[in-house]
Amino acid sequence: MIKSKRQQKLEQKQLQSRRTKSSSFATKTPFRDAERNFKSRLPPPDFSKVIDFDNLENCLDEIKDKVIEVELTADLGEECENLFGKYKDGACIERKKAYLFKDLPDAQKHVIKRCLKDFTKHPNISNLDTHYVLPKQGIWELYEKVINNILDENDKECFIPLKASSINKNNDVQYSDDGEESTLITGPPLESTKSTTINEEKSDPPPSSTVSILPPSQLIRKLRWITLGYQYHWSTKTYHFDRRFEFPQDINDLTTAVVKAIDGIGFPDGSFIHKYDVTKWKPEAGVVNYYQLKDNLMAHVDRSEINMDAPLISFSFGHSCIFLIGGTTRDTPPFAVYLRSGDISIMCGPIRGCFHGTLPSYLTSNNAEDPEWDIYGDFMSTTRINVNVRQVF
Ligand SMILES: O=C(O)CCC(=O)C(=O)O
Ligand SMILES: [Fe+2]
Repeated sequence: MIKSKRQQKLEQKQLQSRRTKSSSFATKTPFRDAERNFKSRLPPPDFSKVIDFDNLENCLDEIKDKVIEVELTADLGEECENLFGKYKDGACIERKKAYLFKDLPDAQKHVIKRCLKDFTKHPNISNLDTHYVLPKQGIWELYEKVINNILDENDKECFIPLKASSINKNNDVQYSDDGEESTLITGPPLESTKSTTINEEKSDPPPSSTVSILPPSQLIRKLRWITLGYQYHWSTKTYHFDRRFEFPQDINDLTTAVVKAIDGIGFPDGSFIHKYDVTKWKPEAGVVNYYQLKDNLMAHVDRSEINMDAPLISFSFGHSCIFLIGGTTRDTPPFAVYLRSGDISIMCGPIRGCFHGTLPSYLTSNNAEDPEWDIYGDFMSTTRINVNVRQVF
């Protein structure tokens, strides 16, 4: 049978489309399916199986059956009074379970302020540093001056120059400056990372020549992460062992209290008991993630640390998210959990090496009225902050 050119073209197109479909089927995993569900706009995501610690009694039985309530070994309020608040009658039970500084908004505000105002300053490195020459006072203080009308965005002081040089025209790094959602993808480290790359010189990523000059009020919304302690080299997924800044004492105290509180917790049948001697705990590196409403963090495992026995401790502030936590491959269907402001997630034991990621949850955060808090509250009304802390050695 002789086929017309048009027919041949159509058949080729159909074949191509079948090939694409089958190759995307090859990358289809239960983890990807879950990500797709929560990213979907039409049809809307199915939230029916999300574990909601604020509303556990109304969760499906199959969800409730997967959750074990554990008693913490220490009371966080007693361990770290300035951040978890003073011990109050009745509050003890709350803090001895998995629900932590929920009713202590001042403690949350303290950490949020630190993340926005202090940790965004040099020497800590942020995603913006790759592309912009950030001001000494830090991007947040400049933004505050604009919002408080101390500075006009046309003022010279508000001009944040680009780092891009003409040498680099064809060597763009991935950076979204189009106001759309951005995805930070972290994955397994390169092979034999631990032994070979400790002392290697690690070059900084080149600035992009396509990002635009932006006023502080827009640039602050592009802030995606900063690193604390040992700075992280994202492209090799290893630490800069020669670039280490002092780790903030308050975050150190917060995590130390958590490490103490979780020592000895585990499954009632004894099949897993978490043990980590608090005197060995050294918070050496941290990532502060700043998520705008549609941002997500794709499935990854954090395995850049030489010490994988120490827990990874992670705090959520502001907007809630869906946290997916699966197994050691993407083939394990993940659990989905709401993380709300004040929640602490801990990855320890067998979970430390598991795939996880975050997706927007479309739940709002609650912001108390407080004039001192205005600018922060406004920013946090579209933001989620995550502070995660690791021991490297
Ligand atoms: O945002 C979160 O809760 C998780 C962040 C995370 O997994 C990471 O930075 O490695
Ligand atoms: Fe992670």
